[in-house]
Amino acid sequence: MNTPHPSLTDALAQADLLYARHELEPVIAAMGARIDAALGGERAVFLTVMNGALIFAGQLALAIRTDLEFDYVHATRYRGETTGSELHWLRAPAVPLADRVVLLVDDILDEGHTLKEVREDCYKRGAKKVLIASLCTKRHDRLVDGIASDFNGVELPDRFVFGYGMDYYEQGRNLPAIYALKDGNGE
Ligand SMILES: O=P(O)(O)OC[C@H]1O[C@H](OP(=O)(O)OP(=O)(O)O)[C@H](O)[C@@H]1O
Ligand SMILES: Nc1nc2[nH]cnc2c(=O)[nH]1
Repeated sequence: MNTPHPSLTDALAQADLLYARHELEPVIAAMGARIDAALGGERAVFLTVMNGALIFAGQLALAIRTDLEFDYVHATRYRGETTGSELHWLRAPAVPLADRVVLLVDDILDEGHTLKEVREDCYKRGAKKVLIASLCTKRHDRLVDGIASDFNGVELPDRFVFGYGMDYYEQGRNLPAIYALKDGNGE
């Protein structure tokens, strides 16, 4: 039997709204223009890190004018919890990455383990360049060495966030805003 989830309604009642959809959309549109400039016309592999990046990836792809080849990976470190552990790979890239520019697209750069490992995997598959686009980055000093976003939307406080693709115990991914639990909740 499934363990009951903590209530999303209770979480929302105790959370702060950080960014609404109308504030995120122009940020994503501007990121698309910066990515076009960086690609310089090269057709990149647009590699979405499922599940959290789903909503951001759809909006970002529509903001990029350069043609893209879509693929996705499914890698999860949090597995519906509020703290991360080791990365579990559920789906590797299917498109051959040898000699390709890869644009890795994820919702959040938190401690950086996920994007670091996925980027390493892309290089092992022969990618010539891997660029990282994240909707948000958390401000703290726990970021692993050697990882940063090339394109980032917004910076967030060091609190557990959900909405806009990000889950609260696998709930709330389709909320059209980013919310943060109050300090001390969800730990
Ligand atoms: O920088 P890190 O500390 O590694 O955390 C960031 C990762 O955590 C989330 O994924 P999660 O493992 O929750 O899976 P999900 O995408 O299915 O929500 C998010 O989508 C990032 O991929
Ligand atoms: N939903 C969610 N996923 C994450 N993955 C890494 N950090 C977070 C976070 O604060 N919220």
